[in-house]
Amino acid sequence: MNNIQATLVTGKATPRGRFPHVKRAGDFLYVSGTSSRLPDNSIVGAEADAMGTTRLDIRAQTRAVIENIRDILASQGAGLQDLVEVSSFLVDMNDFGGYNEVYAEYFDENGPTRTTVAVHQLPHPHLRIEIKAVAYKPR
Ligand SMILES: O=C(O)C/C=C/C(=O)C(=O)O
Repeated sequence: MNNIQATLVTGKATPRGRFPHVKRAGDFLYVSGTSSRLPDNSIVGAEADAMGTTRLDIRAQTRAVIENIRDILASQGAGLQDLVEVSSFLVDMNDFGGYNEVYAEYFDENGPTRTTVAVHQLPHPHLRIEIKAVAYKPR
């Protein structure tokens, strides 16, 4: 059996390009960059008021991103406990505190290695965070 397998996960937001949510390569699972976007393309942690003023919430977005990754891993019989590496992309390091606070609800020093960087933009103006991840989950 081919030990490399790409999966589009039913029930998760459709990727905005031609790539899978997750790809198994041997014992490892590679999760594509994931945002807080929902299947209806709304974004958790992004609200606009009647005046069109947008409120972006890094805590809500971080939680939704991690839970989206959890769901993607679950489709492969894996979980957040199987993550070995996380790469986080913020658009503003002023969000680092809120992001870190929510991150610590899910992971500690026994969790995945982590790298956090700030980037100029993410693929939607309402996104404050995106995370890509690698898990180790032998079949
Ligand atoms: O899918 C999203 O909402 C955000 C992530 C997008 C990418 O990383 C990408 O399109 O490559």
